[in-house]
Amino acid sequence: MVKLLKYLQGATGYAVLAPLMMILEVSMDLMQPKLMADIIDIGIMHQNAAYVFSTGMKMILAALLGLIGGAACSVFTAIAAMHMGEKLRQALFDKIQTLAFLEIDQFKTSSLITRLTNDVSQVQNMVSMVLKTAFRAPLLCLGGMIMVIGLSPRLSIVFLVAVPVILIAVVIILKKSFPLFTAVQEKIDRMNTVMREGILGIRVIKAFTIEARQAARFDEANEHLMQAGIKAQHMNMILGPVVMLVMNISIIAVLWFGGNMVHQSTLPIGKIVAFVNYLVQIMHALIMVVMLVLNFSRAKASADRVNDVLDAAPSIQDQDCSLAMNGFDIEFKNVAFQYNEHSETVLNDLSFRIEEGEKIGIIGATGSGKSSLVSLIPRLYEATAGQVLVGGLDVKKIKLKELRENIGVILQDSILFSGTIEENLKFGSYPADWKAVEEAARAAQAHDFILEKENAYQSLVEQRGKNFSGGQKQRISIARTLLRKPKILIMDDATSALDMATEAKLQNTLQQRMAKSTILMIAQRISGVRDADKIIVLENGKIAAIGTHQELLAKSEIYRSIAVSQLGEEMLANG
Ligand SMILES: Nc1ncnc2c1ncn2[C@@H]1O[C@H](COP(=O)(O)OP(=O)(O)OP(=O)(O)O)[C@@H](O)[C@H]1O
Repeated sequence: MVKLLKYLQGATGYAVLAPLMMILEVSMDLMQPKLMADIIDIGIMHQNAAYVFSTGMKMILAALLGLIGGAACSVFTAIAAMHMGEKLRQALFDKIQTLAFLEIDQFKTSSLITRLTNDVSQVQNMVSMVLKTAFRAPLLCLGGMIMVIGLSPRLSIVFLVAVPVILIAVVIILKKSFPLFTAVQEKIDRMNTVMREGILGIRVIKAFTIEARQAARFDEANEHLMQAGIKAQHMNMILGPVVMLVMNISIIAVLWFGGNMVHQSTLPIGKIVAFVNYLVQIMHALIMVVMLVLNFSRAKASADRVNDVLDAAPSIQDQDCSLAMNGFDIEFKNVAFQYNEHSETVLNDLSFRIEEGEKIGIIGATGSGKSSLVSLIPRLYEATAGQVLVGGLDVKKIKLKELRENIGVILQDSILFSGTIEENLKFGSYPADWKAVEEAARAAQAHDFILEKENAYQSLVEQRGKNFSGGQKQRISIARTLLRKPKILIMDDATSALDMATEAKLQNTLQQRMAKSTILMIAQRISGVRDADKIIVLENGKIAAIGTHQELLAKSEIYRSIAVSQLGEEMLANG
């Protein structure tokens, strides 16, 4: 929690003013029982109406000042807490942007969303509570104690028993509640995962008519969250009655012993009334401390989860000796790769070379490691063993920004962002001039279909581009990458949703526009790679063969069988 306080920066003035205003409120609250005692013992006992009136006015003034202090404290607290929430969310979001795919895989997207929203809110609520009560409660306790000792040191012995009992209960409950609150946050993660899948995958769910099964899955996650929440709240439920019980026993003790003292005329009656008032104030302050502690326990669970992300060192980042790029040929030297220590080896001892400007096709069965292989070039993931070199330099030594700026990657999933088509095209090349945008769209075979849309380039793209067909999304993604004029272009099955004629046109324009660029094209269809200078055939994470289309037909059994299954013996024979 303490580590997160730095996000109060910019609102520290409010964070300081809030407790000061609280001190004003507490001082006024503490004056009330004493004034009340004076009214009883001096005003009423001696039938002095003027004294009752003037002290009553003092009580009203004290109440008004207390009200002003309390209201100002609430306003300043809200400003400080909101400010902190905003800064913390921003810092967390910025941090997530720096994480490598590996950390994103480890944290899981839905958990990152919970951390950005719910966990930040918990921390924000805690700060708000601390500013409002962390000073109020101890001040009330301390001030109350001083006042009661002043009233009657003998009666104050009651507190020697009551306070330790409450403190012991707080410590026990705190120890038990912390793991329960961590469990609640984990259940929220789980519910978010199911909710995201249920909402993002709604089309598949409806097509398979499995709404009921999905609803049951959500119900289960929701139920688990509720159970965890109730379990954690049980602690709250126990603590309140414990404090109330101790308070009521204490009041009885005060009335019992105090009554005797009044009887023996060693204590005026007004002081007993004031004593009970202070006792109630002190017990309420203790309940406040207890609530604070319980909330702290919950907020600590959230703060730890937020700190986990903020402290995560991105596994992929620039090194001090990062170098400028030197060329755009690519070499893999005995590269092996696995996603994490628990996963299987996905790529095994890969060695090959691609000259600058060459067009390379990559083909292989699904799951053979094609996407994994290309993801190592822009360092989306890091090779577990061996070296990936670009321009003769190990990619680990090249400035990350420069490396990625020169490599255009079109991933299998075409992700578009909400906004206009033009904004999507300019996404990675802002600001780009209009001519360049149109040229890229033409090259990607997207210009014509964009013009057919009602507002052409200004047509709105909905969330994740759901108002576009798969092929249209792919072409916008391709245009977006072409606009950046990358020196190395990686297309991961990026034309899979295009018809053969459009794919052929795209291949032609790519040949012309990207003549000098190194291109790696992953394809499921032979038609997508047959004109490549070299084709790499992958099998179970290993290179099965490398060569041109004709060479592979002659020497690679796997390649030939893929070609035959797609093109047929006859077409192959006719070239
Ligand atoms: N993020 C990940 N974490 C762990 N394992 C992964 C991850 N992504 C892929 N894998 C595993 O790595 C292996 C290779 O996957 P990869 O996506 O590279 O294959 P591919 O040849 O591109 O397949 P496809 O043609 O179906 O896209 C698969 O066994 C897959 O289960």
